[in-house]
Amino acid sequence: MGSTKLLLRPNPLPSVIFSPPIHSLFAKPKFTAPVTLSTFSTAAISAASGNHQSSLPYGPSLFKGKTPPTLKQQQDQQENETKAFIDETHFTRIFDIAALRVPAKDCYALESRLRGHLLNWPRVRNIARVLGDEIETQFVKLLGNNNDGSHGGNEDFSGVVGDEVNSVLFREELVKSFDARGFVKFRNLARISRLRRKKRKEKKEGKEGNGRKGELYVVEVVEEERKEMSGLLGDEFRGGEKWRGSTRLLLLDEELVDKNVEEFPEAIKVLLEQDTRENTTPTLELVKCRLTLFYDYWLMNEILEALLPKGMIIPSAFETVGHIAHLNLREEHQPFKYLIAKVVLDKNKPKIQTVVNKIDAIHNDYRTMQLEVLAGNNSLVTMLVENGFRFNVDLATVYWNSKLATERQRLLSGFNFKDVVCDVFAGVGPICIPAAKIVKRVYANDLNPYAVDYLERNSVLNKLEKKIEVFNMDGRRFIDAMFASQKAHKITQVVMNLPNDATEFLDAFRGIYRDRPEDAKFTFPKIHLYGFSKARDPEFDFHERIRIALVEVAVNVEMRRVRLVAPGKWMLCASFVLPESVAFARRSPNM
Ligand SMILES: C[S@@+](CC[C@H](N)C(=O)[O-])C[C@H]1O[C@@H](n2cnc3c(N)ncnc32)[C@H](O)[C@@H]1O
Repeated sequence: MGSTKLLLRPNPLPSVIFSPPIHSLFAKPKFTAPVTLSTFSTAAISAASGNHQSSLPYGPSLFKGKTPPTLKQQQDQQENETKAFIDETHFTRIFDIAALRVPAKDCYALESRLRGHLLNWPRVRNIARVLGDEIETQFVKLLGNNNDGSHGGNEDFSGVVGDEVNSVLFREELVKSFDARGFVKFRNLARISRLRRKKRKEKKEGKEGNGRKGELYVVEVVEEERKEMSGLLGDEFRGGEKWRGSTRLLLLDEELVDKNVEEFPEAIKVLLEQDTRENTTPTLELVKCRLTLFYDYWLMNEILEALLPKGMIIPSAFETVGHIAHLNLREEHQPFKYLIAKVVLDKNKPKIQTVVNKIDAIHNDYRTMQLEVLAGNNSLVTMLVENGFRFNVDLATVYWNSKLATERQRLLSGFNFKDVVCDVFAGVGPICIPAAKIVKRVYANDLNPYAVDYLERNSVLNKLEKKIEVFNMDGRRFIDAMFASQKAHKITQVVMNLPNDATEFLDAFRGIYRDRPEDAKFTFPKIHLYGFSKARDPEFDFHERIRIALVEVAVNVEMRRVRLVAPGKWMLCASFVLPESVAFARRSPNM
């Protein structure tokens, strides 16, 4: 892992710059100077400083917004450092936005009224809460001013001096209305205000990450500016007291941040005018906010797009087997494999705990994959649920393919309670265990001793061990042994799921009943054989191979395409009843 030297920074090319100074709505903009990531080239910076941001589509993007100033310094220092992890702070983006502060009780009604003019960014609620927006009704009275403009000074309250409230008492009252998650009163203020031991330890070790683990974004009020509104609505506007009570912020369309109120959509202007007309103390207020999006906000593909070189295909899909994400990375991804895996892990926790990549095509007999662990814990032993059945698997030693779940369902739907099933290549039991729930009896076999071990465990795990008899032998010997025994006349279904080679095992059925007395009872089982074909007519090709293997001219075969496993390569399932002539055939001397 350590050999890969990578500068784990977001892709510098289409780079970051913040919008022009907010000159109209907000009197004293704090973030007027463009801030760029230090990794950006000079050319990229100058390109970005023009209309670059405006060319990006509406909504959040890692190529928009600005990075926190402190981060820029850190980046400068770390310019030539290489790291083997992703620095989450590099994905923090700050956006200046405008918001309308509204009474809490009206926020939902106003949200639907102004919906088209609100921020409407994915995963960001249009209604935001900030510290101090919740004020208890009784406290509003103490503040001496409420919605109807009346003064409600409370002489009994010792902190009130006339209409004013002592600032210490104000803070105390305020703090009581918050807790870490919501806005209920603190039960035990002292306990909550103390740093948790784990947090304290992290702080001591200086590894707070972006300091907001698990948080997608935060909204803060930066500045309140009412002059602009007076320009629009007359000098008398908001000359009086500020409205008191619980409030919420309605985040406005990002396009409105640098606009004069006069340029605002009619719907907002009408609302503001109406508010001024109807209330002595206006209840709506325009404020400037800072919306900070953290690493946890961005989706997997957004992070990867920013990290990987421009034009590279973003690996967005992976298979899951229990807690394991299984990537199939292309050659071009190899230098970035740890990065990609880390992002996959981060973005799919806690369900995914391990990220692996297939090193090589499957070559061995047991059909196990050579996997390398790229991120997370090293355990390849996992538990998964398929169609209501539980399976323990160890991807290091046994075969498993979740993509076949639907096919297995289809196959099982053809079985009934009278059936006796032989699963020649059973693996850890994804076919034979659910089959055991439906049919009379199951004989399950696999050559791989580890698979057989898990098969037995899984039978017990699903409480079906009494209906399954497990064998550990070569498939051909297993077929021989089954049909030579007394079990033979009861077997109605045979499953052969070893697509690469199963056809070559068909000769094992030739002459299985040749030594039986003529008056014996015979059942000719239905065989479900899986195979691959790259031919232009895969059905014809597979049919021909079956015919050759059985040495039989005409076989009535139901053929199905299961899935395309690679471009031009089909997995097929052929189902046919074992022909009588094959079962009674004389065996060739070399068998
Ligand atoms: C493609 S996997 C299918 C397993 C299972 N049916 C499933 O759907 O997950 C094929 C299985 O056949 C087993 N196998 C390979 N060669 C075999 C042989 N000669 N005799 C018996 N089993 C064999 C492998 O160990 C593997 O578990």
